[in-house]
Amino acid sequence: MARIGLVAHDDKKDDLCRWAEVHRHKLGQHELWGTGTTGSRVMAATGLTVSLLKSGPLGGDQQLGAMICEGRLDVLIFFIDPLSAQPHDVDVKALTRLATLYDVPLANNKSTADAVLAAV
Ligand SMILES: O=C(CO)COP(=O)(O)O
Repeated sequence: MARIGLVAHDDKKDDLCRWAEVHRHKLGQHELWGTGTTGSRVMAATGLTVSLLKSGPLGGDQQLGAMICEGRLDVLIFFIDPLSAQPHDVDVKALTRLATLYDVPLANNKSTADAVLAAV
């Protein structure tokens, strides 16, 4: 069982929910963590249980980063919106930096998330 983080920026939340619905069965075999709004949306869309952290802009991205550096997260699915500025861009960069640093598989879009989930 892998510990999987689920995060999406606002314009990508629908995409992540659709992706989670498609992969509902497989995701249900793992331990799911999510930033506040994303995790709530995924639970409502799929019926899966997602442990909720703070909302991203309120520290949820940093909580996921802490989980990564403490060895408590195995996979990060993070659907980033490349067309919108984020007020908490420093937190987004910190999270993706830690996933890179600690060699945690990081999927920023659906194709990569498909490949990563197939591998866990
Ligand atoms: O802002 C986010 C990622 O940077 C996601 O946070 P929410 O899921 O709370 O919207």
